[in-house]
Formats: sequence, structure tokens, C-alpha cells
Amino acid sequence: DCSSESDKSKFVREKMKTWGIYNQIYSVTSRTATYRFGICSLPNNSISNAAILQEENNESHILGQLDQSDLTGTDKWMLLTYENGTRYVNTCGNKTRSAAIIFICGQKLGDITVVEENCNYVFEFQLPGLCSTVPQATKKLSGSVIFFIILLCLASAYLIGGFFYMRVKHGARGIDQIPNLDFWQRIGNFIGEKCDHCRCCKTNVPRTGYLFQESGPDLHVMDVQAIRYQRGSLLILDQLRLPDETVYVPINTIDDAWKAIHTMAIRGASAIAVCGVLSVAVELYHSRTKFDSIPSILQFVTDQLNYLITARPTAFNMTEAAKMIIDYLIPLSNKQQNLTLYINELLDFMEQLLQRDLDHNRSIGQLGAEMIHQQITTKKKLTILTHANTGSLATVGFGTALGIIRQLNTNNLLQLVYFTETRPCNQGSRLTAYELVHDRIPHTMICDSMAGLLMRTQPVHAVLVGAERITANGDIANIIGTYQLAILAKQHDIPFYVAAATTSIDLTTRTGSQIIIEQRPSSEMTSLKGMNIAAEGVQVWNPAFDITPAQLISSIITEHGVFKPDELEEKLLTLQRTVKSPIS
Ligand SMILES: CSC[C@@H](O)[C@@H](O)C(=O)COP(=O)(O)O
Repeated sequence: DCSSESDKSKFVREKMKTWGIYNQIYSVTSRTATYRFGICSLPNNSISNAAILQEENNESHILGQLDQSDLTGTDKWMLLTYENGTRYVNTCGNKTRSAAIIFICGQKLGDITVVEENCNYVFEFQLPGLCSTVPQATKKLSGSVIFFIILLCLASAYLIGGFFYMRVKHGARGIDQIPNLDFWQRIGNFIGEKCDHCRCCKTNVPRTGYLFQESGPDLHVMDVQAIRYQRGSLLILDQLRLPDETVYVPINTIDDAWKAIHTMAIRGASAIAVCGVLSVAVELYHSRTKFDSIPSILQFVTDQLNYLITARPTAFNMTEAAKMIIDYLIPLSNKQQNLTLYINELLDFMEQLLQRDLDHNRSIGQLGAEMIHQQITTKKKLTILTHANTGSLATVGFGTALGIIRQLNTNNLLQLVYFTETRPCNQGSRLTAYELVHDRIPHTMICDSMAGLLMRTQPVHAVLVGAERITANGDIANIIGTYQLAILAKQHDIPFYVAAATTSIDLTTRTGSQIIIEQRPSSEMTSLKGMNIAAEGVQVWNPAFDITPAQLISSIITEHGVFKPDELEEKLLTLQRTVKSPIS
């Protein structure tokens, strides 16, 4: 029996009796020895008073005496020690052997681990009775906890299910994967009054961001955006960093815009025009108090718009937008004498360009998809070849030629779109690829030099490109490589379509030969991402655009209809006579 009669030892002894280990004998074998011990009892009645016996190499040692025990603990832990065992000889300081049994919470009753067996002996003894003392059955959940758990499960199911639905069905990425994002933003009022993609905006705020879905066309917030604007602030997606990084950079001044257009951080005829005009709007808005007269504003706006045209002169859209704004301003200068109202009206007018471009592209998409579907008689879905980037990144949204491809895909008429990588600046492999992957449109990329073989060996139902400028006779200037595609299309009897808004049509220039072709730096050809890919000192020629003559073009698809190149001038003049508003 354990001899101590302290209160603690009595308490522990009673507990041990309850759990059925009191007076029991146990054994454990380590790598070097076997230990037999009794819990407050003798493991071997023939060796009197020996509470723990160690058997090692045919020798037996007593590790502690029964009448030299101590028993202590609480209901979470217990400790049984024995002392005054066999004395060590010439080791461990010649002291007597002693041992401790630590009782710990564990599910296997009587499972013993030898923790220490060098001079001192320590054992761990698993005891389920030392684990939680609260019986499971008494842990009842309250009604509100159950309700909360159900709510949590439903919310998780909604979030996880919604997340996958948005991702898989709609191709959503980033924050757009949150189900009903629009709704939560609106009820949570998470976006303030000057918000750019919510429906909570006050209705008297001009529709300056093209993401205002309620009143504008249903351009989805997930569409790639080249331009983000609200009054006083303009951001562009830096296309030089695509597809590696999606970074929006602020355009605070007209100079910022000129540089962004010139370096092609923003490119595409429509996007250039909108970015240029909105940079004037932003600078005008921030410096509005500095103007002291209406003629000074008129002068400022005219000069700046003309300056912006020089950033990339081949594209006509910037010239057209500049002319339209100046044509609007001159009569307004006579009509409106209040400086603040004059500036506000001007800003409203410039901001309408966003919506106009989007409307144009939507119409081009629909008219183009219809026309191609009617003209190309095949039972199969269509395979289209396109060049450069003419999508959301080249415009305010949706795109011109790529807009038609989007529409064909939506109408389930598209089998595949081939697109060229578009050397030297890779607008195809960097930008068109980015949009096609984003929109999950079936696609295959080719090098520019593969177009001939492709048309000869694979079914290609149409070639579809955009335009930087269309002259009165129906010639077009477009990104370099367009001309050779038109010749190849002719050779292989494939229709060659051009998609462009009427804002790209320049009736003041008669033929393509009069168009000034922008020359780009040679580094665009000799290096890639700052790495040399051509021999040092090589001489290069790098025209950004080429001219495709009207006779190689099957049709030109505009927002007002599909025209043959030779009927374009007459149709446009008729339209200009009938359309009243300069923004149409
Ligand atoms: C609005 S898309 C029409 C053109 O801008 C497009 O085809 C094009 O040529 C773009 O050229 P880029 O040199 O990338 O500005």
C-alpha cells in the first residue's frame, strides 16, 4: 500500500480505485530492460517491499520501495514516486535508485512509455479518467447556436457554389467571382457616390464610366477595360505590361496621355481617341478655376486636341474626335456665357465619347455577325482569321473586328478564331490572346508568316480586321501585315472584311496613298522585353501600318451598316446629312 496519509494522497488513491488501477501490477519493456511495477502494491511477493523491479542482462534491481512512495495529483494529473531502491555502484553518484510514474490523459488505459531510464526512472502511464471530466452527453447545443451553424452552412454553400458558378459559367476572375457582387455592393453601399461600377450612383451624374450597366448597354463588369474614367480621374490599363501584369496607371495631364499613346501603353484607334479627349477633360476639370474667359478655354482645348493628334497620326479617330469637339464648342461659345456652365457642358460632351464608342462597337458586332452568317453559306460553324488587337483593349469596350468575333461566339456560330501574333509589338499574342482567353473564345494563335499555309490547308471562312483610317475610295490603313493578309485572302477566295466605326472614315483623304504612315522605333523589332533579338547594329524599317486597297476588301462593316468600299463615301455623306447630333 502507498504509505502516505496526506489528504492529496487519499484523494488520488480513491480516484485510482474508481478507475480500477489501484493495487494492479503492470509491466513495460524498453530497448534495454523490462520493468514490472505495482500501483501501490508489490509486483513480486517474494521480494518484499520492492515496488518496481528492473530486469536487465540477467540482473535485477529494485527501483523503489513500497513504503518509500509518494502519491499526489489532481483530477487532471497524478504522480506516484518510489525511492530508496538498489544503490548504484561506481555510477550515478552511488545513490539509491528511484522512479516516478506520471499519470496522464490518454485513451489506452495502462499504456506505459519509458521516458527516462538513466540514473532516474520516469514512466508515463495513460489514463482515460484524466481526460475531460465533462461527460459528452451533457454538452447540449442551444437553439441559437444550431441556428447560427445552419446559417453558416447556407452562407458557405452560397459563397462556394456562387464562386464556382461565376468562375466556370461566366469566366469570372478576382473579386468578380463573388456571387451577386453588384447587389452586395449596392445594399452595402460599399461604393460611394462617385462610384464607377454600381447602380447606386445618382441619376443626375453623367454616364461617364462605361460600366454603368443600368442605363447603358449590358457590358458586363467582367469585360476587359482599357479605360476607366470618372469626372476628374482617368486610368488606363498599361498595355505594355500585358499580359504579365494588369496595372492601371493614372493619366493626370494631357502630356501623360500623349506619352501613353505614343509609347502604346494605350493603343487602338478608338481607345487612343477616347483617352486623348478624356485627358483634356481631366486637365480642364482640375484647372477650371484658372480660366478667365470662354475664348481662352476654346483656345486651350483646340490646341491640346491638335497636339494629341500628333502622338500617333495615322489613326483617324483622334482627328475626328478633335474636329467634333471643336465644331461643338464654337457655337457653344456664343450661346453659353457662364464659364462654369460652359465647362460643365463641354465635359458632358467629351464624356459622351465613352458611351458612343461602346454603342458603335455593339452595333458593328451585331451587324457584322448577321452579315457574315448570311453571306457565308456553310453548314459548319465559322472559322475566322483575325490580325492585331481590335477588341476591348483597342476601344472603350467590346471591340470592332474582335467584337464581331465575340458576337459570333455568343450566337454559337463560331468554331474557331485564328489570330496572328502580330509582330513587331505582338498585339496578337499579348492582347488578343489575353481577351480570347479571358472570354473563353475558342482560338489558335499563328505566327504572321503562317497565314498563307493556313489559308491553303485549313478551312478559313473569312478574314476579319479593323482599320486605323478609311479613305474616301475605301482603301484602309491598318496595322502592318493587314495588306498581305488581304492578298492571301484574295488568292484563296476568302472574303476579307474590315470592321470599323464611321469615326475611322476620313472623307477628306481620297486614297490610301495619301495617308501618312507612322514609323516606329527600330527597338520594337530588335528587342523583346528589353532583350536583344537581332544582331547588334542591324538596320531596320519599322512602319506601324500598311495600306490595303479597296479592291481587296469584300465589305466594310460600320455601326450604320455593311457597305462595299466603293459605296462608302456616298453612304456616309447621306448619313451625315440625316444624323443631327454630332454624337451618334
Ligand atoms: C479599333 S481597332 C482598329 C485598329 O486600331 C487596330 O486594327 C490596329 O491596327 C491597332 O494598331 P496599334 O498599333 O496596336 O494601335
